[in-house]
Amino acid sequence: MGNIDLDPAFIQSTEHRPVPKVVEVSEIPVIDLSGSRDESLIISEIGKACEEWGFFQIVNHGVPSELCKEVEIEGKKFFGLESEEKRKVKRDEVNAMGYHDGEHTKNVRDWKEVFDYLVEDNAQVPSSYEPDDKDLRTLTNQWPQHSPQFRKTMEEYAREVEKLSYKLLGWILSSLGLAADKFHGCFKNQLSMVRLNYYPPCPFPHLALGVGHHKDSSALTVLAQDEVGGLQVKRKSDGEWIPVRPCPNAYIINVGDIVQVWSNDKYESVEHRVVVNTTKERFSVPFFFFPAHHVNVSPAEELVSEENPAKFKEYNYGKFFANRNRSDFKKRDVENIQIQHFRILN
Ligand SMILES: O=C(O)CCC(=O)C(=O)O
Ligand SMILES: [Fe+2]
Repeated sequence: MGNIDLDPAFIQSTEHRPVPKVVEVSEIPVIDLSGSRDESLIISEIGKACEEWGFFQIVNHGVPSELCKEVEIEGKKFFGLESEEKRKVKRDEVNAMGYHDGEHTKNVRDWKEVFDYLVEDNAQVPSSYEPDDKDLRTLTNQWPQHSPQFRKTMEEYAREVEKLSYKLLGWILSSLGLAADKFHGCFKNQLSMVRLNYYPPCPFPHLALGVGHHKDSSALTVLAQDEVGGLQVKRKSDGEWIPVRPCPNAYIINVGDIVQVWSNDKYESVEHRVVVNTTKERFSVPFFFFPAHHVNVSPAEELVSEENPAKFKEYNYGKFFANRNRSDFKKRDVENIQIQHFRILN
């Protein structure tokens, strides 16, 4: 990365290039989770934010700020290692965990490096995306050897953010009138993972993106970002790209595809992307709350009726995951799998 000529694999099609534009300022809601606040108020604020934006920020979330800082320090130290050292934990088509610098979103290469690890090591996933192939394989974490602190910090962080995710999911489900623990069991043997994202400065921010426009396939995502900024959310009301302002010690939460399906379309998994800049590197840490591979996702029966029929057919999460991973390593000629492909046209 950083060559004078830009590898065409990074170039976004004209319609997806970021254009500087003045849009009316509006911001995703910030919700205070302090224990002293009335829980029903928190639930109604979350419900409103999920409906209007599909995104919100949270403060006073309970994850220790020193731990978040340590993740940033250890993460940046890792990305600062020689390329040869990072490649020792390189992810490949067999093991999807570890370091990667060639990720594609919607078949265009992203201007970033990543390190992925599972919250529950040795998770099982389908060996292939083919519906009839019942074989499973095991995904295993790979840990760099440069510092024992790296693994310790990352494992501790995953446990904290997982706890927070269960709480958030419970509140989201309560806001839909569902039991808070309705889908708790789906996360036993979960495929949840933490991703460390490193976006180097980019000489071509008008042509390339840190992450191309996409929706997360998770139930929800809990994202930490540093002070640089770059995340943009597609505003539901008019489709404009709105920057998400960095807010100290806050998390950005977004509704993922699975909550969209469970909610029978009441809450939407909203498109977002990351723009890069010519001078500053950026670091961000999403936690993707993914269920176990055997979970079949369909609208909650309580939200389906004759007047409001199911908007999606059931799909298997493991096969969806396996299918998505096909496009991580190479440019494919077809669009990768989306929940839209399971939509029932009423
Ligand atoms: O870096 C960010 O702010 C967001 C990254 C993201 O959307 C993703 O990894 O799915
Ligand atoms: Fe995302």
